[in-house]
Amino acid sequence: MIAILGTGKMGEALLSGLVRAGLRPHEITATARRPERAEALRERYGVRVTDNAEAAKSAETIILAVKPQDMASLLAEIAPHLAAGSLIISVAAGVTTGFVEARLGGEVPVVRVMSNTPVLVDEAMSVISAGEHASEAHLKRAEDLLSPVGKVLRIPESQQDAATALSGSGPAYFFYLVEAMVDAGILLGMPRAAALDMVTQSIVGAAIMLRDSGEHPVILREAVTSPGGTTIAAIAELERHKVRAAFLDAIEAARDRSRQLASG
Ligand SMILES: NC(=O)C1=CN([C@@H]2O[C@H](COP(=O)(O)OP(=O)(O)OC[C@H]3O[C@@H](n4cnc5c(N)ncnc54)[C@H](O)[C@@H]3O)[C@@H](O)[C@H]2O)C=CC1
Ligand SMILES: O=C(O)[C@@H]1CCC=N1
Repeated sequence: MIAILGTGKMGEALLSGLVRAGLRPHEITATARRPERAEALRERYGVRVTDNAEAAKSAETIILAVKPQDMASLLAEIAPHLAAGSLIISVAAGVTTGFVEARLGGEVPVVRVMSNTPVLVDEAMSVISAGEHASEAHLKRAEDLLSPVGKVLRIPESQQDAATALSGSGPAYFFYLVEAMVDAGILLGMPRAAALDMVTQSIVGAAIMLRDSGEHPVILREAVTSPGGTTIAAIAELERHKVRAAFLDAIEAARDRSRQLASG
């Protein structure tokens, strides 16, 4: 039995991925704070939705998907109810395995995960790190759960906040870029729907080339950048506006925010 505690955007994305990967609804228990949310989850997925204590009691794997700010109270709520040997998987940004271990007591195995919303299309990037009491078998269990919904990479826990900034938040940066490029299309007089189509297909094509060609992004960009042509005119403006420096600062800020989150 797998329990997902706090089934909001990320919890539901993981729940839907587990169902697509072939887990039966009766093998999953979810929890939600609001009754109407619980009802929606029951209807959508046919899973059992109970309270946190009940879900924690009966699960071998417990996925914690509440906001970092709600983690301490959730851990206090479930600590007395954990079955011996249950694996705790936390997907919360910033929350360390040490934070979870200290609040659950005993030698509880904890795996920290940072995934992202492309879980919804089985293209997640999930990075995982073992806590003090998590064994190879526990890491493997986390990998088995996450690999049907995307790529999984093991990283040292010291890199989790950086990974949160890069791939956890990463999809948002691309959506933001698409918004900006569509606005540029509007500025040039393009109909909105056509602009969105052009930009979306360009980003999908570029992403697939990047993933499947094995080429470095610089080589792929240079292939688009004709001497004296249009692309270099655009790149010159991006450089003038220090867009690369903005990305460095932005992702560093996300990393710093991840570090702060567990303390509220
Ligand atoms: N949204 C994203 O792209 C990603 C989110 N995360 C992490 O996932 C976690 C959840 O984030 P979101 O899904 O975006 O937030 P959200 O607000 O959509 O989901 C959190 C859910 O937990 C519920 N909740 C809070 N306390 C609860 C409790 N005691 N018992 C049961 N349910 C409770 C809330 O009602 C809410 O539905 C966060 O820790 C975040 O850092 C990680 C990777 C990506
Ligand atoms: O914005 C956040 O805090 C969460 C963590 C990574 C993506 N979304």
